[in-house]
Amino acid sequence: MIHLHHIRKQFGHFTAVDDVTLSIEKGTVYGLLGANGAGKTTLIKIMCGLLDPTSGTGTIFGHDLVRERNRIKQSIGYMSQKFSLYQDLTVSENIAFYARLYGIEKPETRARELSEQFDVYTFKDKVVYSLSSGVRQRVAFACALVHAPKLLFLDEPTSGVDPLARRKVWKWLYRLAADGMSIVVTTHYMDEAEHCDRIALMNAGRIVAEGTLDTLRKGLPVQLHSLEDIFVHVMREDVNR
Ligand SMILES: Nc1ncnc2c1ncn2[C@@H]1O[C@H](COP(=O)(O)OP(=O)(O)OP(=O)(O)O)[C@@H](O)[C@H]1O
Repeated sequence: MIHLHHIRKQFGHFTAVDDVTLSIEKGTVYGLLGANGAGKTTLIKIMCGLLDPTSGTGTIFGHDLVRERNRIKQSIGYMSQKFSLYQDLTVSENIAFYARLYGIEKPETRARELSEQFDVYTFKDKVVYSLSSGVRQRVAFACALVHAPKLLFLDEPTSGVDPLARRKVWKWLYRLAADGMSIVVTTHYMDEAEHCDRIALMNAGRIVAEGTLDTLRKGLPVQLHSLEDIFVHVMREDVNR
């Protein structure tokens, strides 16, 4: 479904994504894990067609990452770290706005459906800036899913929300995945990444380890159980290379 070959992104002389080659299969919940500045957001933005790679090639659903980005955009949803909501619009207006952008026939009906699905219907007439970050996050979720994408990119969907809200988000993600959606998610939380089908560990723009939690464990010369220990080990090895 996603195939990236030697993707590189430079900002001036700085390399934010460095020679990333990666394949993600359909139906996977795929975690990108890395420290601040590792290049996760840049990589997601390249996959979403929001940034051009400096070099390298890639396809999503068989479409070229750069030349066919408009075709790709119809099949993907993206929730950025900043949630990209219109602060002065209500919950319903935000969702309906995104529905119109995607040419959905009955935007208000779709807004109602999604606000019920993501437990924000009671806030439907509230302007977004008056809401808690947990509710805003759920509205952003609804907006990203307004056109029923086959592939969803989430950039730190749970940062700044409480543990209960985090758990709820992951419940939804599993449900969406069970219904056939593929999901690429960045997170800082090890416990969340542990629940992904596959995980890529990123450092300084590169993928330094990739696989299921089990294959990551087996790939190490030492016996480590938790993803946190694996992460620390892999990062140390990479720094000392
Ligand atoms: N437009 C830009 N111009 C210059 N440098 C940039 C730009 N966007 C990102 N960078 C740099 O590229 C590096 C990778 O940034 P990126 O946001 O992809 O990392 P990240 O892994 O998502 O980090 P975080 O977890 O903090 O969001 C950082 O050093 C960042 O400062």
